[in-house]
Amino acid sequence: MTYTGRTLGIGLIKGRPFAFYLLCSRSFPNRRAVIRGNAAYIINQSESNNPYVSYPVIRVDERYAVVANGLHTDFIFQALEWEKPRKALVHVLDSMDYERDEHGTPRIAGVIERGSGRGWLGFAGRDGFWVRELELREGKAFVTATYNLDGFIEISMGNFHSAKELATEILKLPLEHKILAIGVIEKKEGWEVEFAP
Ligand SMILES: NC(=O)c1ncn([C@@H]2O[C@H](COP(=O)(O)O)[C@@H](O)[C@H]2O)c1NC=O
Repeated sequence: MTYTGRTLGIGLIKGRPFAFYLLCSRSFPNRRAVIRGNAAYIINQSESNNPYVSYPVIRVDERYAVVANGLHTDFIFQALEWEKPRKALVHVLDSMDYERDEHGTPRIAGVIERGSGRGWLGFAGRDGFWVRELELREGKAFVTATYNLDGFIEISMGNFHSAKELATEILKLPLEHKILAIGVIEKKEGWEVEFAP
């Protein structure tokens, strides 16, 4: 099995855009997810002064859903008030850059849009930087991660009907040190956001 660290994806199911976040962690396994209003947060529950392990992980509004592995979630979400997703990802990921920890952990992010088959992924690492606008494909997800995944890959998704089922399915991926997953899926109005387990 591979250790990908923080892992996220965007895709399409029955014509509805979805996104997910899979928290894998060797060093900080004692974490939980909290959903509050239009946001989801990762909360580290052990004593630490590492600045990267508690953060807003998802933000949604009537148009966009943003998923990311750090504080940049909020900055990308705010930039979407005046910029298109590609520019928002470029500007925020470029200015915040990779994390100044012992691994130079990359910042990764995804954006999906209600009523759209387009999605966006971004990556700011010590040795590379990219942002991609993607045509989402039915029943598939484009996935990127902090470690051991070159660029992004496309995976096939099983059938799921809700954000909870999506999160539960993501937890079955054959990856190391899985802690929790969060799913976001378009609903009639707005977005559904749920985590598992
Ligand atoms: N977002 C996160 O949940 C997160 N968890 C851990 N990190 C960073 O990555 C380093 C390595 O963590 P790990 O061994 O759990 O993969 C940590 O020291 C921390 O600086 C994170 N930063 C980015 O992914």
